[in-house]
Amino acid sequence: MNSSTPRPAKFANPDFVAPAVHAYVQELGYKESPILERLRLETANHPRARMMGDPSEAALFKLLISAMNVKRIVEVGVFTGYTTLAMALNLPDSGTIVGLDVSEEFTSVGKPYWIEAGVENKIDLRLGPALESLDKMISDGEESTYDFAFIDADKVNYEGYYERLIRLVRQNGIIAIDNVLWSGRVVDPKEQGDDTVALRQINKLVHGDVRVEHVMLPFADGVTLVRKK
Ligand SMILES: C[S@@+](CC[C@H](N)C(=O)[O-])C[C@H]1O[C@@H](n2cnc3c(N)ncnc32)[C@H](O)[C@@H]1O
Repeated sequence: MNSSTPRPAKFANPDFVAPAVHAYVQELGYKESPILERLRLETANHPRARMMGDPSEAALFKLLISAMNVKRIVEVGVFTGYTTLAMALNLPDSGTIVGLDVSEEFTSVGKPYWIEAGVENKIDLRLGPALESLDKMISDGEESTYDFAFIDADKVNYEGYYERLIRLVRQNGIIAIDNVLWSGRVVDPKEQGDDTVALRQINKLVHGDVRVEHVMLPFADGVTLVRKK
């Protein structure tokens, strides 16, 4: 697809955005490089395709990474590595993204694209439960050494990820939290599933957290940006 061809509206329209507005944002809201587009299209055929992040949030992170001169990133939840690749593309050569996931199968989809883009040396993929990997990073003395973190794995552990990342991210670093609106289920009292309850809990925790400044963005599936004071 060349840059003048409208991008197909491939992302589920969240209930809180009018369909025409969603299509408009998909068309004009950001640019996607050809390699990211190819990885997205391959991921679209994956049985768990819905787990991939919205390209608009990947575009937001890319922009922040360049604007903030980010060098060290932690991503909790890699899947097929779309957001990983997007962020790695804007890291300087000396930059690192530690990607945490439990699945060799999911993450192996992205690896050929990381290699083709020449960013594989910047991506430090660690397979295993992310809580354990984050604890190891803390015990290895990495507190306050990361500039940017993205939480996008199992929702029931979001609070555990957040508390560990508050320690790992430096002052004025950013923690981005995905799916905070959960297709609007967070405001539906009938929705009492574990994931929904966990997301309501992290949203309240962040809102009351004096250690941070935050803003919840009602785009994609809801993304909260948290700045460590
Ligand atoms: C929503 S997907 C990540 C999507 C990715 N950030 C993107 O935007 O394309 C969630 C990922 O979290 C991983 N995951 C689930 N539980 C985990 C755990 N306890 N530790 C580490 N990764 C986990 C899954 O294997 C899955 O790949």
